Amino acid sequence: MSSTKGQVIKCKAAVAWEAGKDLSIEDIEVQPPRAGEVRVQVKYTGLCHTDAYTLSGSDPEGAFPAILGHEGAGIVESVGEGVDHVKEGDAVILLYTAECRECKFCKSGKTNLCQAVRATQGQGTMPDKTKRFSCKGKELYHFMGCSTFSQYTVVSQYSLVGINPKAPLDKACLLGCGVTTGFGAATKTANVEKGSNVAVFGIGCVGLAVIAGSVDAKAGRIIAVDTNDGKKSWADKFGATDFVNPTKLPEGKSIVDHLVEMTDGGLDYTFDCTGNVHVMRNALECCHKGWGVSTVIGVAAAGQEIATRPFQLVTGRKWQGSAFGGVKGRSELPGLVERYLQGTFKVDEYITHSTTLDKLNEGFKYMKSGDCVRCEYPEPRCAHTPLPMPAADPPSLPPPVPTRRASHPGVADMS
Ligand SMILES: NC(=O)C1=CN([C@@H]2O[C@H](COP(=O)(O)OP(=O)(O)OC[C@H]3O[C@@H](n4cnc5c(N)ncnc54)[C@H](OP(=O)(O)O)[C@@H]3O)[C@@H](O)[C@H]2O)C=CC1
Ligand SMILES: N[C@@H](CCC(=O)N[C@@H](CSC=O)C(=O)NCC(=O)O)C(=O)O
Ligand SMILES: [Zn+2]
Ligand SMILES: [Zn+2]
Repeated sequence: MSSTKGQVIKCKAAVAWEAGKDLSIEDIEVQPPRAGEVRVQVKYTGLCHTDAYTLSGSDPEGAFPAILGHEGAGIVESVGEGVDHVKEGDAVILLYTAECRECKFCKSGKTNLCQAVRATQGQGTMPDKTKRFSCKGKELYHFMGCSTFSQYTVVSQYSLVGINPKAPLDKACLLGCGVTTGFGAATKTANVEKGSNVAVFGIGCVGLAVIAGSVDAKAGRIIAVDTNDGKKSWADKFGATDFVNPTKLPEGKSIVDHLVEMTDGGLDYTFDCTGNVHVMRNALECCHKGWGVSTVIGVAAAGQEIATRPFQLVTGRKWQGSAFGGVKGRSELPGLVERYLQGTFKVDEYITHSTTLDKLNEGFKYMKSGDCVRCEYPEPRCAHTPLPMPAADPPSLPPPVPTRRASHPGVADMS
């Protein structure tokens, strides 16, 4: 039994007190897990564009004050009553797309969008509608069922998956969102076929993972589209065959016309990885008449809407979306971890920057300013920031855990 089991744990967390403001490093209290819940010591977290989106105030589900972060890996500290698929000491990845295996959605065989905890997750609470975090006497909202910007978090038993303990958690955490999302969008949601032509709009972590998935599916041509020429070398490294900067086309030529010309009538598969609704439209309209499929992955701000002429759909193009790459976390992530350990699935390659918990705000600044793409090693995932943090300080005062630092750039060390 862990020395902290059943006790309130005091630890450090990056608190988002209000939208549009920097995160604040605070001492917080984390309640023990209740029935069906698990308390996890977060070892590493990535910083995803979606965290910045919610922090900006654009997320209709954004609730403050909150602990953001949803791309984390750690070790189970304790489990609540009735939890039987993970135990204390297990290595886990947190899942913002839960998998209960019992709800209508899980049983449908048609979607990964488990609804067991989704409603309360969107309200920033645990499934019983209460919260487990507090700071300075105020309760803090949970985020995406994960809240990884804390040294300890509490999640539903459906919102985490045990993985091979041999997997380095500083890499495995990326499977909690960006890498899995892009890879799954290509290989599962779109089911890219051998020899098909693919265009990927937005070459960040998600877009690179779409390229990786398309390579895995043995696509023919993989065209990377990004407004930043610095992303070309990244696209090349991941297996893109072409790079197009839509801001540098001959005058009067649209990106849609250009891509349609390049591919003798249009793409078989396209992906939006920007969150820009105009890009989403272009991604649909450059699809091949009769069969092209465009997959929306990017998250657009509240109030934004997509538009096209219905004729685009009437003439056989399909528009669809993908959440977490269509991947069922508990069933499928362990397999991706094994592939990573066997060397047939890229993860390390996405990681370029690191930071510490107390400098987490810098990661957000990289994302917004684009500073990272001007670095010597352009950064596709500026915000994947390993954050070395001070050790947790449980009330029973066990010996302090030494502070440690991520051994490589790109993921936040939370321990
Ligand atoms: N559906 C899902 O399950 C998930 C969705 N997401 C969403 O996916 C999107 C991508 O995430 P992530 O990879 O982390 O984001 P990044 O910001 O790292 O990548 C987006 C890329 O798109 C580029 N870009 C911006 N505008 C354009 C444009 N008009 N045309 C082409 N490229 C453009 C950016 O360039 P520059 O560097 O110059 O800004 C950047 O390289 C986000 O909206 C995120 O919220 C993320 C995870 C899961
Ligand atoms: N709260 C947001 C939802 C934004 C969104 O679409 N989230 C993605 C994951 S983004 C990860 O980085 C997703 O999986 N959505 C499915 C879901 O069930 O939330 C909003 O309302 O805009
Ligand atoms: Zn994410
Ligand atoms: Zn379910």
